Amino acid sequence: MQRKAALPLRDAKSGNANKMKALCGKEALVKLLRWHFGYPDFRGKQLDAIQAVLSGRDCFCLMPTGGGKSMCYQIPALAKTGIVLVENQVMALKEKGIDAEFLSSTISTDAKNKIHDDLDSGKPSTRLLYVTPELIATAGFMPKLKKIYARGLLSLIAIDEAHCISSWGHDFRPSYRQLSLLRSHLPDVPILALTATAAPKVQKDVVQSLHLQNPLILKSSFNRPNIYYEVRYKDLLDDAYADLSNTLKSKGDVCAIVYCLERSMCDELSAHLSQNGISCAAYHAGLNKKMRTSVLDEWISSKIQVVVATVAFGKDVRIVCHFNIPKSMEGFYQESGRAGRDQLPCTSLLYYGVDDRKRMEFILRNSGSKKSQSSTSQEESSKKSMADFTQMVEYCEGSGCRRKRILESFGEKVTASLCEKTCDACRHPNLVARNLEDLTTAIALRQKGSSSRIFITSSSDAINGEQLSEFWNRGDEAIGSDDDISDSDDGNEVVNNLTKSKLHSKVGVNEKLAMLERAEENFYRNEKAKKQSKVDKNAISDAMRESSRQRLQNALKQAQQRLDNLKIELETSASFLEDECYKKYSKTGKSFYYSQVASTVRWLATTSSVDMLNRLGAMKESTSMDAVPEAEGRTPPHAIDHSGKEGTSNELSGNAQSEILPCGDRGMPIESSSVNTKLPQIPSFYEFVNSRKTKGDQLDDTKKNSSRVEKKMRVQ
Ligand SMILES: Nc1ncnc2c1ncn2[C@@H]1O[C@H](COP(=O)(O)OP(=O)(O)OP(=O)(O)O)[C@@H](O)[C@H]1O
Ligand SMILES: [Mg+2]
Repeated sequence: MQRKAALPLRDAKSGNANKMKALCGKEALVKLLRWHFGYPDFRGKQLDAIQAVLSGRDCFCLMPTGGGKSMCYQIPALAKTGIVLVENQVMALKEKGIDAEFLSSTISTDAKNKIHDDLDSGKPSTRLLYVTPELIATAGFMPKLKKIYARGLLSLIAIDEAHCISSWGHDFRPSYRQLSLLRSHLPDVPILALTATAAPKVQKDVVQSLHLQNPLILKSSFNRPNIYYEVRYKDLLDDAYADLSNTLKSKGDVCAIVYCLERSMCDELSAHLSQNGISCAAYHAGLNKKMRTSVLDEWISSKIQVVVATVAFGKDVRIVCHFNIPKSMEGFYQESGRAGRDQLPCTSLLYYGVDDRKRMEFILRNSGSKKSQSSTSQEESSKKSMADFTQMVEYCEGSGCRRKRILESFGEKVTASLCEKTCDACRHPNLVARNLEDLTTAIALRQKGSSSRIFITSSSDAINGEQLSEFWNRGDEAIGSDDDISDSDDGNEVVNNLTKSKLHSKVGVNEKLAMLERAEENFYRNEKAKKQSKVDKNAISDAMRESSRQRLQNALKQAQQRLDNLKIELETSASFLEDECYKKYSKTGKSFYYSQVASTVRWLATTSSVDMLNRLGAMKESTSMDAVPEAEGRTPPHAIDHSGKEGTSNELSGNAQSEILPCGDRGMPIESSSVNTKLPQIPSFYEFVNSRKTKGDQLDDTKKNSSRVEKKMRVQ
């Protein structure tokens, strides 16, 4: 790009007062803005900040995201000789032909030497020197800075993202603490502190930590009028992934960022969006440098439309989506503020899920346990992060104006009319109210389910003689690979609780079964929610099949011991049984497959050797078997009709096609090789419980409510 010759610089030091006045005058400064940046005029408090620092005064400048904070130090660097030292961005300036250099550990040695030579030259051409706070702290840098200062060549120190210096801020970086040395080493160089998010406490902390002297405090409203704020509720959506891809598609190929909590979620979500024809890529610390640069370049050149990131990310976008609830309002404001920095209309969309909330609470409760911190400060930081997060939860679970809630969290007084229906709560109050009502019901049901969660022992334990389903011993089941599931994963938690604790023996069997059934429904609901968050939603992975085979083999082993060492080949039988489940349910999805595996395991725990041999006997004939005429007259030991009702064949034969197992004279099974039997239909636990429950047990109210709300949620 053709380098622009700089405007003739006037040197304020040598000039007299009027010259100084002319230099700081609005006219001269607007001329610089137009000449170098092509903008017609200054925005908000930019001019006040520039004039303050040009007159040598410290300034604390609070401006919304995208407000134009960088201009507040770029113009001064052009208005007078000397170097402006900046903590923080360089490329954009170089493209404008402005001599900006970035000194940090990441640049090459000769680039570093080139900058140092220029700085040592006595007449440096560099106007803006970007450094990192870490560099300030290195031994070799401060003496260099003092030399430049001694020659009167240091005109301003600008600290961008100044909130990072405060441990009260959402983004505290200890390295920023070094910046408090600057004032003592460089006493009369004006300091400009800039931030987009600083709660009153943070502002005070920044002014004190940087030792600002009688600073000019400039506060613009945090309001971002061009951002439309919206919250959607994952617990009320059938498929949040599909919802997001439809939304992105409906907006046309606009540039978007989607923030996620975890890298794995970034990868999955980006894969899902790509499968739905949206050009997107994941961007997180798990990618190598080359990958990250190429994603960045492709995104900046709009070759890809959407980036799914875990961290704050580059240029102007039209939509910023938080697919997981952020941990603080400040972080949310910063990241959503990435949208529409060109002041044009844009959207901030947050997908709120109860699971995400629990996961974040779990993380924040345990994040304070950093070794380095003393127990009190651990306590304090964890309390503070929980308080910050509560604000975020209130933003999602509250029905009031989203914009008002954001601005008030930064201590800004706001009238509700300010929003002018540019948030979902103001534009669609009834819809938001209804969503919140359904969400409350859904949460209550889940809590009911979890508080009366059945704590059962392992399958071998009995309750009043009733063999309990082995179904719930899924804690040992690798549901998906380990790293997909964070420790606090709700679904796992449900199962682990279920398998770990004991059921109160005084509760009657029927109530227990009802509670088991509710817990199963909850588990499935959790399973379903988890399933939503898996890209290949229903696929049954080989790992999953292997673990099912293992599980069946264990169950076969236990059955063999129980049936005084029945002669069966464990391995082949396990694969055979697993294959049955897979063939039967691989299309319908993981949960049914699991349920069939569990039913088979249950069956193994209770079946007789006759049934076992019949069923396994089919293994040899499994391909050549065809339907076999029913054996007359024998009452089979165990007949189950398709509807899962139990009872002897007489009871059932009237109203349902029942499976009769053919038996020889002594009630022993006719040799399986001579008789082809169809496999007995094993009811799922749910059917099993239901078949018992239809004997006059009243379904529990919550069950009725839950199916009502479930139906309603499905309708939504
Ligand atoms: N006076 C102005 N007139 C028009 N556009 C401007 C003006 N000042 C800055 N901008 C543009 O506004 C956009 C945001 O500017 P800048 O990056 O400085 O914002 P910021 O306050 O640093 O935002 P953030 O808090 O997100 O870092 C940039 O594209 C910048 O070029
Ligand atoms: Mg900025």
